[in-house]
Amino acid sequence: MPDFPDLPEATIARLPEYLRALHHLAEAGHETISSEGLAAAAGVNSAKLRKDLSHLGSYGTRGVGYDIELLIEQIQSVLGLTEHRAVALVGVGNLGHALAGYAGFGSRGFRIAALLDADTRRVGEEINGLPVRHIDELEALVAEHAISIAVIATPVHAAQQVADRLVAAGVTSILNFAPCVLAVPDNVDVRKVDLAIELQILSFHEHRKASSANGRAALESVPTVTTAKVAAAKLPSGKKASAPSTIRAVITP
Ligand SMILES: NC(=O)c1ccc[n+]([C@@H]2O[C@H](COP(=O)([O-])OP(=O)(O)OC[C@H]3O[C@@H](n4cnc5c(N)ncnc54)[C@H](O)[C@@H]3O)[C@@H](O)[C@H]2O)c1
Repeated sequence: MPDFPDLPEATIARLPEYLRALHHLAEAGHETISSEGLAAAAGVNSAKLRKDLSHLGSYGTRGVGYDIELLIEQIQSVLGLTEHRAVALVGVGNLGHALAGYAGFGSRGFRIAALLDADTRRVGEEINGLPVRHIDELEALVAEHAISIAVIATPVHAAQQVADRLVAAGVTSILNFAPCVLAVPDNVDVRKVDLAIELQILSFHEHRKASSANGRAALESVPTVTTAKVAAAKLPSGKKASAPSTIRAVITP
């Protein structure tokens, strides 16, 4: 494998899905997996999966498939998950509490090393054994734990100012839960999580399903004309039946 493969963004986004599926397969006692099996477990198409893994120099063995442990190591290495990364969480309100209390980060390569909040009433509260510290300690904690990734779960009005402080302290990756766009220097990566946007996308799909169902219902209200009837409906002069009947006949299974 090249030292650091130049991967398309879409491939990077799918690697964690493959990793999760591979961990499940390993836990279930599997040692190898075909590309079709892994694609199905990760919920992607197998040609796409083979292409993605070929960027890592992983082609599997014909008739055997991919060695699961080896592939886990390769993906973890590319994603930089071979060491537990220290993460700071800023804003320990409703959402921050839930994130801080989530036990699943550890097994996925992350350790929450600092919990920070501006509200002095929250300072000192322990979540999973880690005390909430005042935001004024941000710079010291980032340096102490070599934190390069931070999560922002503050209200929108505080998010940019928190991001600026994080960046000045040396943080270079931010996961932003506040529903706003952050301005950051080019060397800083920001990913945004907005459940409302995800719901709006699902709303679009619901809207589309409803309108195609309405479309079908409207077509079904047109008197049924089968292909045979269309053929029979040819006018004696040889002219074809009217367009609506023809269309209906085409879509009738
Ligand atoms: N991405 C999503 O899907 C999603 C879902 C729910 C909420 N949110 C967003 O997440 C954020 C948090 O939501 P919540 O319901 O937990 O709010 P919350 O009010 O319960 O918590 C916000 C916390 O941030 C702290 N805070 C405020 N200013 C700060 C600052 N300058 N520095 C450090 N801490 C500061 C507050 O003291 C509070 O504890 C909001 O922006 C909300 O819109 C996003």
